Amino acid sequence: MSFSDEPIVSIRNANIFQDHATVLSEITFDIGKGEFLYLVGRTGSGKSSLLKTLYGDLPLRLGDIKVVGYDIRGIKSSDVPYLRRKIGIIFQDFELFYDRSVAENLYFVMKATGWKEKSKMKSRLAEVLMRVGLGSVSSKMPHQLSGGEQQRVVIARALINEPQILFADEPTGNLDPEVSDGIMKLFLEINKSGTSVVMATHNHHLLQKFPARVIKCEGGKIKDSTKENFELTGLF
Ligand SMILES: Nc1ncnc2c1ncn2[C@@H]1O[C@H](COP(=O)(O)OP(=O)(O)OP(=O)(O)O)[C@@H](O)[C@H]1O
Repeated sequence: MSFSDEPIVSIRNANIFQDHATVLSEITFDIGKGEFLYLVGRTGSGKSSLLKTLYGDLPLRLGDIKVVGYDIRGIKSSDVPYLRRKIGIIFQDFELFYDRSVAENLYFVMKATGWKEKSKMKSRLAEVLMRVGLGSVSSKMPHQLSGGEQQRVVIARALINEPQILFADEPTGNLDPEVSDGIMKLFLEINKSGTSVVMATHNHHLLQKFPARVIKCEGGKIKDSTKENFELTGLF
């Protein structure tokens, strides 16, 4: 696959903090348009902190990060919603509203991101549910769906505004292997159509079955599988 010259994420000498502790220091790498990337490393190595910094949930104090054209260092809190409209975020624990139907969950995000016309919202709802392989679930409550189906709803929600990049933090963490494979294939399909995907995972099996670029967080630094001296052993 060829990527355009302009990266969708560029990270230069960035330090990632939690409170006053440095979690990752002096990290530098790019993510190309349409690229698929795994983020791996042991528990506490900084994967979530890095993702949170990329989507504007943790402040960046040192170094430079650009995500879909936004400078993350010093980004105004009033600009964060605009950044979030260009990206999609997916967590392990589904974070759906369990007292609202699937449609209401998705409409909630549409309204919050400026959608107004009922007919357009309705057709977008059908479109994204179809996209994630869910047909007639819009009137169901989340608890009426399996874990894999709920995760598909979350992915549909992340796709509503046609994001340029998806950040997924352990999206298969709570799912059994077969269902995980299905979710992974969905991410690959979405990626094939041009959306970049960054997936933090502990799932070694996925890396072996669906190989892609790997960024490993270790000892406060990152290692990149596209660079030299990268070992695929001891990743987790
Ligand atoms: N909200 C927080 N406040 C303070 N420190 C935190 C917070 N969240 C995480 N940390 C610390 O930051 C470091 C990196 O944690 P992080 O959650 O980024 O790791 P991770 O690689 O995503 O781990 P896991 O695989 O368990 O999700 C750890 O030392 C952790 O204890």
